[in-house]
Amino acid sequence: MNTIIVYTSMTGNTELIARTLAKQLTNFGENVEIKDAIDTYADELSSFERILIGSYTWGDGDLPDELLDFYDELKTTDLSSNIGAVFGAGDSSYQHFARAVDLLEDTLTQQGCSILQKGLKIDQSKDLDLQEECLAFTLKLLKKEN
Ligand SMILES: Cc1cc2nc3c(=O)[nH]c(=O)nc-3n(C[C@H](O)[C@H](O)[C@H](O)COP(=O)(O)O)c2cc1C
Repeated sequence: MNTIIVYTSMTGNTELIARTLAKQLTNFGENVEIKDAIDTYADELSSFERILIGSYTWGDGDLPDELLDFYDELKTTDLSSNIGAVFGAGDSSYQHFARAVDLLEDTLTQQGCSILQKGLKIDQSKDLDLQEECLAFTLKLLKKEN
């Protein structure tokens, strides 16, 4: 199945999640294209069956400014032929932990995308094993979990 991973990342944490997911999916034989949201038009998504969108959370539970063009396009894109999921880095010391993940998930749902699983939120304030967190997410995407 063809997958596109579109992410936005300021300090590299969400990019690392994106790259880890891409590597894991590729290791399972999936075709994966990975792109920064700033270089992506939402109408590119229609050529991919599976879409994964990643963003960190900014401000007071907000989407980052550099995602807004892509996000606006997303809100007018028909995603009823797509399956997908969302991921992102955040910090649970903020009131709205990784809220960008929820905002994006809601938008994908509104645009008709079938959400494969609950979004992956990586908490920067915790000492998590990124590979493990991502692998659990990847296995669920591929329906390989036990
Ligand atoms: C000004 C500012 C506001 C932030 N607001 C939030 C927030 O509301 N919720 C949250 O979970 N994290 C928030 N964060 C934390 C970032 O989302 C976190 O550091 C994340 O790992 C950055 O991801 P990136 O490395 O992909 O850019 C904020 C960080 C900064 C500097």
